[in-house]
Amino acid sequence: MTPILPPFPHSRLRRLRRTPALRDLAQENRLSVKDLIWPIFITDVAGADVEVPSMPGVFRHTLEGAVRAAEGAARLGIPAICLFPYTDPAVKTEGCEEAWNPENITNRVIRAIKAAVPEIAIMTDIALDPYNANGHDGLVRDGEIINDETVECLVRMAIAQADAGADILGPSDMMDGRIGAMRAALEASGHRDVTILSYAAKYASGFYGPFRDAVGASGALKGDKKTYQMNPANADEAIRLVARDLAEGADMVMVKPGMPYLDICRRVKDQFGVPTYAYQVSGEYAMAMAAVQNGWLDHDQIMMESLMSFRRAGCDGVLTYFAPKAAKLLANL
Ligand SMILES: NCc1[nH]cc(CCC(=O)O)c1CC(=O)O
Repeated sequence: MTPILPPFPHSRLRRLRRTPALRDLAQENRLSVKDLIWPIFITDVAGADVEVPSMPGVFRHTLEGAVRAAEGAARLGIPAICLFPYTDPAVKTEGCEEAWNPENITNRVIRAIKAAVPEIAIMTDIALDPYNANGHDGLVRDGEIINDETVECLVRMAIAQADAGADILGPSDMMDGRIGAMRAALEASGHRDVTILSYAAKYASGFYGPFRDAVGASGALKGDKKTYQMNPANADEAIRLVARDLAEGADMVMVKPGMPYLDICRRVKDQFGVPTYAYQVSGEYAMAMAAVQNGWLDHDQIMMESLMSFRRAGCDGVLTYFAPKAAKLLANL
């Protein structure tokens, strides 16, 4: 695009910024409540809903609390909720068997929300870390995260979640070949319409710390995730990963974290034109809230500005812990 710009004073770019009405007319991107996916933490460990210390305003919900959260989200018009389990350390094993237990907390919450709030889409997380004694997303043998056997576990997990009624499966593990394996298993088990939102370009990021506290994986994790998550220095590799996951049967793709990777969002959207999402992760939320609590930044303004940045970068939507607060603001509640 080549802008046609007559010389000053014929061109005065401030004309279109003069009044709110003119600014509205000239606005290029919009944020709607329909662009939001709300990640929530669930647990059957504690009795009451407890706040995550590094994420002010974010709670670990009991099953009943999760149903109430889903009802609230649906009332606000939020189209989807995404479940992340905090599991009792006692059920974590090296083999991660709890991950595909039909009665695990995720699968019970899926069924409870489906019964109470059928209109909200339920997204899940597919990775072994909440169930793994060593905190990794995959099975560990001799200090290595083993790919192919992990994929078999992930497929079991995916089918258990689809059986429970999940609408959107979110593989966040970064193993090779998992999307194709899941898609084949979903087709074979009659789950033809279950969608996959692949965490296609997921970076080995320092911004996940508060999340690992929230799901109780920090204490367990030995080492880092650099042999499966991406090097933050890479961008072409993100394009290869997105191409690969789409070719294997992903319906939608995600870039994660969000704000430090807006360049990747833009490239993915331009190159593939598929439904593209960003995850504004726990560390981004914690960082914003810490500054707000210090009185250094304005909560509502930075929340809306950061969410708009994803739309401007080409994202169709964003997973954000701000979802209910942003939804209320968008509805002027
Ligand atoms: N499967 C792990 C997973 N799924 C979502 C997040 C991070 C989300 C966030 O930080 O908000 C992580 C953390 C990690 O990879 O260690």
